[in-house]
Amino acid sequence: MVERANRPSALASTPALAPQPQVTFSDDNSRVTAVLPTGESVEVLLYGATVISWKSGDGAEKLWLSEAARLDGTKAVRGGIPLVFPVFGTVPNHAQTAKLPQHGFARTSRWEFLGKSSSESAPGSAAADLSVKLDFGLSSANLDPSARELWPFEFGLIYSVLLNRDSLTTSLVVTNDDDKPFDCQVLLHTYLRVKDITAVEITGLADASYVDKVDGAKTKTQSSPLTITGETDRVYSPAGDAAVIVTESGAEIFSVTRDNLGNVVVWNPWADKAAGMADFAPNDGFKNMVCVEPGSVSGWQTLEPGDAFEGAQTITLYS
Ligand SMILES: O=P(O)(O)OC[C@H]1O[C@@H](O)[C@H](O)[C@@H](O)[C@@H]1O
Repeated sequence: MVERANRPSALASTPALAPQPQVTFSDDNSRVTAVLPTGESVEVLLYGATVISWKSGDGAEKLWLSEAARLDGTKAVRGGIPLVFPVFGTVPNHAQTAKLPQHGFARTSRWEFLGKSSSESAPGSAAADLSVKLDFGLSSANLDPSARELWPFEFGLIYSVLLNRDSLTTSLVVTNDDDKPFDCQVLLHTYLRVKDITAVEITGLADASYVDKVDGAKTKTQSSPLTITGETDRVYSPAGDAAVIVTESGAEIFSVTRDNLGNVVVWNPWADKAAGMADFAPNDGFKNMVCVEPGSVSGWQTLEPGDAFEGAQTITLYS
């Protein structure tokens, strides 16, 4: 019998494998966090499937979150990326959604975490190529009965949050699981963090028509890059799907691209409105944020039984 120890060992002659770079991940039943090996991270609250943090590899936060935001599930989160569904604002003359609270119930419902997938299993993947996708679900079956009463349709929502080294993509799929059609609107209410709102310019909306909600809902046309110098609340309907670029002090900081979402809302409450919101802190926090919100809100998506609607945004960072 040949002694095992005397055999040439295949293992001994194989060079040690370099450890595979890994995505770090945690799920504490109220929020899900994922960190790429290069340091980029995303944090999603199950309440509203609200993205509450997105950091670049150097640890810099890219989203604005109010210091007074409630994260305990008692109020929609002020900051991050709340999800607006099935109504944008309130639409009292639209019978199906008239009873719903402002911006609907998706942002105030507890979502289910469906799972994660990452590119780390691909053979030979380098740390720099890694990405992670987190999936969340909400359906009429797990909706709070009070919300169900206000909008009595069978539906399914899948929300996916994809973190790459230099971008964040969030996409929503709505399905009609009912035997009758329903109307809906969706919006990704993204609070982008800036250093100084007075140094911000937003391009990519040139010639777009918009409804100016702070000027009697008049319809206007954007003639030059948008600067924010006071309360701003506009619903843009750009003709094409050009990226919206946010620059600060002349440097591009964010590019926001849309997939199948025809509107962009730009919102900044400015001093007085911010002071009037109990969950907006600090009071001068409006200087450090601008909401650029891709959505489908100027009309209705009417979904027939079995139909689905999908829309997405990708926010890319400039290095
Ligand atoms: O205070 P809420 O419900 O989060 O809404 C914030 C803002 O959301 C924006 O999308 C709307 O255009 C604004 O009119 C609204 O004020």
